[in-house]
Amino acid sequence: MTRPFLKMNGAGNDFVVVNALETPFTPTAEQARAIADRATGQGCDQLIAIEPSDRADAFMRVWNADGGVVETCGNALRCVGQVLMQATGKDRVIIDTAAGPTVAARAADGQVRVDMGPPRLGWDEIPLAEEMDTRGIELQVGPIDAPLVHTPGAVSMGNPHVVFFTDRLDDGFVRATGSLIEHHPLFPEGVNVGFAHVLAPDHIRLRVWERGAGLTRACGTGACAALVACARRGLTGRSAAVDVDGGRLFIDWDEATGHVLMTGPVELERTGSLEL
Ligand SMILES: N[C@@H](CCC[C@H](N)C(=O)O)C(=O)O
Repeated sequence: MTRPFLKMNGAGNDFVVVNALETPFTPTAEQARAIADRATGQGCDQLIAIEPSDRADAFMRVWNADGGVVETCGNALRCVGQVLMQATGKDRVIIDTAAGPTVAARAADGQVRVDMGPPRLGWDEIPLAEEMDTRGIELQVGPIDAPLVHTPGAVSMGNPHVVFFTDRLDDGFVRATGSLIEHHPLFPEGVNVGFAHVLAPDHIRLRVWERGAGLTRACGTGACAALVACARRGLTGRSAAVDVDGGRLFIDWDEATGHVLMTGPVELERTGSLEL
């Protein structure tokens, strides 16, 4: 069977997006992995299906590159928002996910803003395997008496994140530490691992080792988690530009609503079709 797809990216985090509003799209984990494979498939960080929903404009399903189904994806929400707004002519659409409904709206300069809802900050909401203060959890990497990074913040944006505050952002360190922490027993559902270097109270440089996808050029939920983790530690205010490898995201943790708003670019790279 052949399925048309859109190849899109949000700040360099790239997706194969399949419209499943009319015809169901139910790849196995193996098929999802094959599609995501950069050597032999279309190649992407996440595979995305746009499905019908009773309570929203659509439901967005997310497969990581390793074939696992996960709760949500911030950058893909902007891409799907753009697709739905273009198709319907609306300026604002509701996209349901396994993490709950989100609202995507048009923003300045062709960008898209997504209301990611409130961060979940309880230890059991991340989830962690044991009770800890999520502003700085008991975790360190490196020698016990001279850790390279330690006491990261933990935040759920519907998916689990841990954020180290560090200026060590080189490829080798991010890959080695990210892959080590992704499956640490403290995180029963695995974790996305962020490395945040605070450049100013309104400016963060971020790299993210994603659960199930490895080092990506951007992680939208990771950028939201980084701002929340930094703000909770007094390292930034509640708004910041977050520079990722593939561009810049603007994150606001709105004081009145407690919701996290993410604004950033969306790009359609090409169209194609999948053989399933
Ligand atoms: N790229 C994403 C997050 C995708 C899912 C993540 N790897 C997970 O397993 O939770 C984003 O932009 O948020």
